[in-house]
Amino acid sequence: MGEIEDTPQQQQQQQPQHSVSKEPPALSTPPPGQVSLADKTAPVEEQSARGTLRAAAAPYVFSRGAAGAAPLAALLSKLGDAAWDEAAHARDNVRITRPAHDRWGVRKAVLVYCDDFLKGVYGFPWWREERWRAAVAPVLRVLGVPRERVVRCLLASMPPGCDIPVHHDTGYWVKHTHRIHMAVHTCPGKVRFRVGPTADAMRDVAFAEGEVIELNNQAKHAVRNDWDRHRVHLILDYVEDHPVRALQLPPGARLAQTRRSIDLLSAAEGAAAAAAAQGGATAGGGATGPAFIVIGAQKCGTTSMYEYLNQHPLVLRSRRRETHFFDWRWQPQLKTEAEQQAFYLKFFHGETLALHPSIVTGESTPSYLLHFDVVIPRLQAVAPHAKLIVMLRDPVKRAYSHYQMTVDDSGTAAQKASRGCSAWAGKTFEQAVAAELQQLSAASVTPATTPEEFSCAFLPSCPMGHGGHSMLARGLYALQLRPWLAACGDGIKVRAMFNWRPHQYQKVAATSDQTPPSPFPPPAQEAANTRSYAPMGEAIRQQLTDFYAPYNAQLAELLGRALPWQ
Ligand SMILES: Nc1ncnc2c1ncn2[C@@H]1O[C@H](COP(=O)(O)OS(=O)(=O)O)[C@@H](OP(=O)(O)O)[C@H]1O
Repeated sequence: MGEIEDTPQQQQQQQPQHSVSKEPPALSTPPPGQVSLADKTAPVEEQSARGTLRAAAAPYVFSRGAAGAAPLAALLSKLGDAAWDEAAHARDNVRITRPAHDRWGVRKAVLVYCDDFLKGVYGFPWWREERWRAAVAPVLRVLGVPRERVVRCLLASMPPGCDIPVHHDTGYWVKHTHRIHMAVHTCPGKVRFRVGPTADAMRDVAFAEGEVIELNNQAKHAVRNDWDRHRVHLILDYVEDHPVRALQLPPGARLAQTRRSIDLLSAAEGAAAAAAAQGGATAGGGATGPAFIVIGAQKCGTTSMYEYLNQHPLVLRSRRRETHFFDWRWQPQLKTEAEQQAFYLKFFHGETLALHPSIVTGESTPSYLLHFDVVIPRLQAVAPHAKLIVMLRDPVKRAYSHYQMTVDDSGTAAQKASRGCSAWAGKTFEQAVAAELQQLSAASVTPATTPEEFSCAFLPSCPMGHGGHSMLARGLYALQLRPWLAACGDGIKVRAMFNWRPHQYQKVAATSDQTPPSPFPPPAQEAANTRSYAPMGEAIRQQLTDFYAPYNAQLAELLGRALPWQ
């Protein structure tokens, strides 16, 4: 039910804001009209603060016409308590959990429900029954909406004394749906439904029984039932032209739910059992494998990318951020791909993922990009469906950041070892650069070098197992990207890091079928894994800029676009 979609945390913070006045509240009657989805792109309060709220959006509730409550009232009366009985739903319909409903004692009878990201629209068995079809049909007629566009439909019975605090609905679905209420049993004046742009500016709205009312559920609203009977509303959401994947649930079907996802448990249970039998894996790199892998480049914001993606409600973090499975944790003693895969999938929460196929996972190992020669064939064999994400940054800045990481003396011995802290100890940046220029020259690495030559002449000298090497080589992006692009084509997404905003990360990930369908601005947007250090000297900056110039030109050609750092 839309009016109680907020998180428990939000609800705790919200205090009921009803006055104790004995005067009956002045009721405003919803004018005829309908809510434009253009007025639902963001919470109304936010639109108002930004000055983008259209005057026509007020008063946030409109009458779509009268359908009459009699058919639904008659059906509910016939069913009596069975309409709301959870056991009856579990047996004859489908039982669904709505944590806020349950906490407040709001009873519900669900006919259609979708997950928060509109990935699946579940038609409940009662939705297909003639008696329910007939009872809901007048409402759909008034709306002029076919059944196929309904993504949520339920009856909510609010007990006397129930108080739903001020909130607006949240989730991807909200901005893509029209929210309809029709009172079946109510008592204007005793049931107070308040709506407004902010908590302080809400007005009491009259919901007459049988009147089909559209609510902009991005506006603030609150309900209190001071009547001595249950208030019963039909609550329905429909899409205009958003594609929906309809799934018909059989009676007694069981759902696996998280706050933002819904999956069919019986199907998921089979996958979970298979995953458990294989030690957390599903054959063929299926649902429990990573949907995305950030493969590099080191020091290019890969940690931020991983963290932002993990904030998406449909992403579950891996057990370890940098698995390093495809470079130095590869298990040569395991002879089959299935065995390697089973080992790899232990880095992820396989059984949880199998139970919730809507949820995806991923990892971030920034050294994969560099070690393309060993990593590509392994990755293609074990995780062929993963979307690969490459972050790039001005290679001059990347090199300096890399150097600063290795000379940073903070952290545990193990952390220092994995950063490669001994690599350039005692050397200035200039000396470390000079040493690697010599190493590259000895390996005959030039702008004309091919990836194959690079992998034969240079990469074998790079120790896997720590990050303290290839300070300049890791910035030869085109050399590393070419084999990845040749092997993975569209499966790879390259993002240059330059003045990007964190929410753009989500757009990158959203290109995969498996990853979440919509950009989801991560709540925490600060950069991860940052370090403060003195600016680079001008002479070495110029030297490195000149060194990278021909390699950058190759990268721009490869990507078909100008580089943001040039
Ligand atoms: N959002 C955002 N905007 C700008 N810069 C950012 C952002 N997120 C991470 N960073 C910078 O990226 C550097 C860390 O990169 P990685 O996380 O890939 O490093 S690592 O390879 O995992 O060690 C590190 O660079 P330095 O601070 O120069 O070392 C971070 O500051």
